[in-house]
Formats: sequence, structure tokens, C-alpha cells
Amino acid sequence: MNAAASSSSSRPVRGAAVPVPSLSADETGAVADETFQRHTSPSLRRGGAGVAVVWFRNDLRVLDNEALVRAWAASEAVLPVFCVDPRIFEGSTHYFGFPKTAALRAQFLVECVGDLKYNLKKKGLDLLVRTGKPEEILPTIAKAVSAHTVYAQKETCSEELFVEGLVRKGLEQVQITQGGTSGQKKSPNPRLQLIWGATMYHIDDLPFTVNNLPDVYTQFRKAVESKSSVRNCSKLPPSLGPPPSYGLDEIGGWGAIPTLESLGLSVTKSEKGMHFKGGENAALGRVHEYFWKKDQLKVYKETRNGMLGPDYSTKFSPWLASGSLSPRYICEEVKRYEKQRVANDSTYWVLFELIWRDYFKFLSAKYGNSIFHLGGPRKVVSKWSQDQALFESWRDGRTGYPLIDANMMELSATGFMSNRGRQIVCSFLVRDMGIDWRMGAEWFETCLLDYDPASNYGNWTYGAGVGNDPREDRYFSIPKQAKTYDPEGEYVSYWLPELRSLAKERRNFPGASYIRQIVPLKFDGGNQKKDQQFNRQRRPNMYRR
Ligand SMILES: Cc1cc2nc3c(=O)[nH]c(=O)nc-3n(C[C@H](O)[C@H](O)[C@H](O)COP(=O)(O)OP(=O)(O)OC[C@H]3O[C@@H](n4cnc5c(N)ncnc54)[C@H](O)[C@@H]3O)c2cc1C
Repeated sequence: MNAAASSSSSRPVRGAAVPVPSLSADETGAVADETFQRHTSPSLRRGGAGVAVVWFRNDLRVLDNEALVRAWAASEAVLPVFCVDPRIFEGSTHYFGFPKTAALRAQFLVECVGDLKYNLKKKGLDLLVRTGKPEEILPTIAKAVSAHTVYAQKETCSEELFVEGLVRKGLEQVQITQGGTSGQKKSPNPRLQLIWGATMYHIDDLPFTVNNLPDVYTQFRKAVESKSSVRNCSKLPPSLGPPPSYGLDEIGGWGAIPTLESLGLSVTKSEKGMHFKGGENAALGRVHEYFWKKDQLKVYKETRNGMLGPDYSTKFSPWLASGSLSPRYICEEVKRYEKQRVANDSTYWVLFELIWRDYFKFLSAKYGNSIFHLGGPRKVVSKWSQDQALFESWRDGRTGYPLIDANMMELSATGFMSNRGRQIVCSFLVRDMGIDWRMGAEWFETCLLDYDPASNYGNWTYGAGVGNDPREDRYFSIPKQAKTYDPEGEYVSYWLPELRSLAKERRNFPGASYIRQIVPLKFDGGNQKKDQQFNRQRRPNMYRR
């Protein structure tokens, strides 16, 4: 990696927070309109009858949403629904007691839901929003509108699978009668139809079954690149309407999008770092901005290891995680850019990284709950500490190592951290501190705007050396990382302004000018504290794991 290239293209940002994307509302609207237009096919026909419900989950988009288009094709009317599940939004905690969803991600998701409603309205529909558990809400709605099917995106991790199972059971209890009081006719129960839609390569196009997925990423990548191809984005009809003509009043109308206050949360907006806007329109705007307007795609491979500013990497991850952005759409745009501008290592590398994302998603289907367990998929037995004071110094950015502290502060303030930063803080926590990696993973789960169970726990198990690939066991040396990726201390002094007065080469090595280092560097297994809690493989108070 070329550190100079990294810092020049990502020149910050000394003061105020930077919006991502930075396009005006008009520009974003124009990009979204043009993109929708390009993906609309007037020749699409619907051949179904009755009503179909679409249950939106981590697929908060209209463009390239196969569940939505399939529901439209199989019905005369579609009812889109989003459930604000209290198990995700309201005060639920993880095993280690952190909130399930911190305010910044909740805010981002609320914006995504609002934008989805807006885009559905433009397409002749609306979004029904309810607070409660999907397994309680969806059967009631399906009954009120006499739906024959509930369509939803298929998920892979156990919390999501658990809810899918309950929804299916709930729908089995629904009795739908048709034809009024005289001559009532019973219809079959509504069914739950789950559609694959989260990855760039479709699960059905893999050259192996998920159970036979290679355990080494390179083998997976080479196999899909040579034997599979990425499907085109699904086309949209000019209108997705109408919504159902009856039943909505009975269930209280369309409902309102929650506010953060109604979720019991409040955000203090950071005056620094990046401020991501939630929603499909912002996502499409960011793709346009990064690829076409700023022309950053052609240098991605040289800049992607940066840490400061909006443009060293794509910043697509928050929208990908919420499903406001389709990975197939990104692939399509990369190909278009390669045709119209340039095809080089950088343009390919974005797809290379998206294959990592796919890989973790498929791995989570293969390995199930073991990605959440201390020993990981390989059931590695090793000793970990749960020392609270050490952990809190890491979490709060008080370790005495500027590179760690700056990254952890960025995470708390913005909900984002670069990939370079994530690898460094993960290595420090598990190798230098010897702390139970699940504490770090759960803190990331709480804070990250782009939190995705498969990518988060997949990367943490790799970092902790308990991942499926036994060869991945890497130590990140902080001095080396600092010299390579932040040689002038620009990043650390941005987040730790007290270091700005030091000479550039000292900012990452401030000695007594900064707080004391909480542990010496280099992982030393012999110095770990014994802790009764360790090796706990089960998480009994979780419904997921
Ligand atoms: C400990 C740890 C935890 C992580 N947790 C998450 C998480 O919860 N959600 C998440 O989306 N990513 C996670 N990542 C992966 C990666 O750090 C982020 O996807 C990336 O930093 C997002 O920034 P970007 O969109 O600018 O990425 P870019 O560099 O622009 O990459 C483009 C896209 O490729 C995908 N990608 C890139 N690297 C990875 C990777 N290592 N694993 C999976 N997908 C990747 C992402 O979807 C990303 O948006 C984690 C990495 C580590 C080391």
C-alpha cells in the first residue's frame, strides 16, 4: 500500500463533520431518478392474483429487490411492511451487556426506512410501519388483507432464522375466508416465501453447495470467478402499485416511522469525522459520487488502506448492511465504469472486496452458530481474559496507544472505522491485551453503522485466530502500522488534538506527552489473568446464539 497516495486522496477534514455522500438533495434525487429509469422495463407483466405482503428486513431498497418484484408479479396488489422489532431497537443488550443497537445505527436505519417509504410511494405503493415483533405483526396483517404470501429476503444467522421460523408458524395459524358471510370459502394459509438477495453472487449460482464451501477465501474466489457469473439487477415495472384496497383501516393504517426519541435513544452528532445519510437515495448518490463524480474508483486499490476522510475507500458498507444498496448494482456500475472510463486493478479490487463480503455471508450459512462462539468454527481452545478495566480502556480509547485510541474514538463518534483501523484494534485487543474477542465483536455490533453479523463475526474470528481458515493468524504491530499508514500522525492528531502540537513523527510515539500505555506490546500468553468466565461457549440469555 502506498501511504502517500492514501493520505493525498483522503485529505481531511480538519474541522466539521463531512456528510457522506456530499451531494446536494437535488443531485441525489436526479441520480436516483436516472438510476430507477435505467432499471425500469415497461414490458414486465404481472400474472398473479390477490394480495402479497413484502416483509422488509435487511433489504431496505426498491432497486434490485427480488422479493419485491416477485411479490408484484405474483399478485394484483402488494403491501410492503417494516417491523420495528424491539429486540433490535429498544434497550436489548448482548451477552456482555452492551446495547444491541446504539443510537447512531438506529438513526441511520430510521433514515433508511423513511427513504424506502418515499421510493415506494414514487412507485405507486407505500410502506406500512409497525412497532413490534414480526411474528405477531405479520400474521395479523396477512389476515386483514387476505394475503396469499409473505415475501422476504432470506437471512443466514440464527437470530434472523429464529424470527423467520416464528413468522412461518404464525402464518400457519392464520385462517382466511373469502366470499362474505354467505357461502364463505376457506383459502389456504398465507405462506412465507424467502428469496435470496444479500450477496453479489447468487447462492444458487455457486459452483458448490454451501456445506462444501472452501475454507480458504482464495479458493472460494477463484472458483466463483471462473465458474459463476453475477446476475443482472432485477428489472422494475413502471409502477409497483396498487396497494390492497381493503383491510388497511382494520389494522390502523400505514403507521408512522419511529423517531429516535420514541425508541428511547438520542444522538449527539459528532462535529468530526464522517456523517452518513441513511437510505437508498443516499446510497445511489454515494456510488455516483465515488465512481463518476470524484472518479475515485480508478485509484481505489492504492487508497483503500487509508483512515482519514471520506474518499480513501468506497464507504458503501452501511448501505450494503441495511440493504439500501445492492451488491449486484455496484458490480454493474463497476462494469459500466470499466467500459466508459478505465479497467484496472483498482476497478477489479472493489469486486474482490465484495467477494469477501459474499464469502462471510456463505460461511455464516455453512458454520451456523459457531461463528459466535469463543472457539469459532474450528473450536479452538485457548485462554482469554475478560478483564473489564483493560476492555474499557480499549472501548473508550484510553490505552495509551494513539493509533488504537483514535480509531476507537472515531467508532464511538461516527459509527464507522476504516478496514485498516478495524484490523489493528482487533489485533491489539486479542493479541496484546489477550481479551475475549467476543467482547470486541459485541462492541462493534453495538456501534457500527455497517454492522452485519456475518461480516463482523467472520472478521473477528479471523482476527482472533479461531476462524475457519487455519492459516489466518495475524499480528498487527502498532509501530509498524503507524509508520506505514499514518506516517505524519495526521489521523491520530485529528482524533486526539492534544497530539497536534507534537512533531509529526512523534504523534504516534508521544512517550510521556500522552497517557500511560495500559499494556506492553506483543501478545504474551503467560501474562494473561485467569478468569472463571472464559471459555464459555454458550450464550444462554440470547435468543440468537
Ligand atoms: C474486526 C472487523 C470487523 C468488521 N465488521 C464488519 C461489519 O460488521 N460489517 C461490514 O460490512 N464490514 C465489516 N468489516 C469489513 C470492513 O472493515 C468493512 O466492510 C469496510 O471497512 C467498510 O468500508 P468501505 O465500505 O469503505 O469498504 P471498501 O474498502 O470500499 O470495500 C468495499 C466493500 O467490500 C466489502 N468488504 C471490504 N472488506 C471486507 C471484509 N474484510 N469483510 C467483509 N466485507 C468486506 C464491504 O461491503 C465494503 O463496503 C469488518 C472488518 C474487521 C477487520
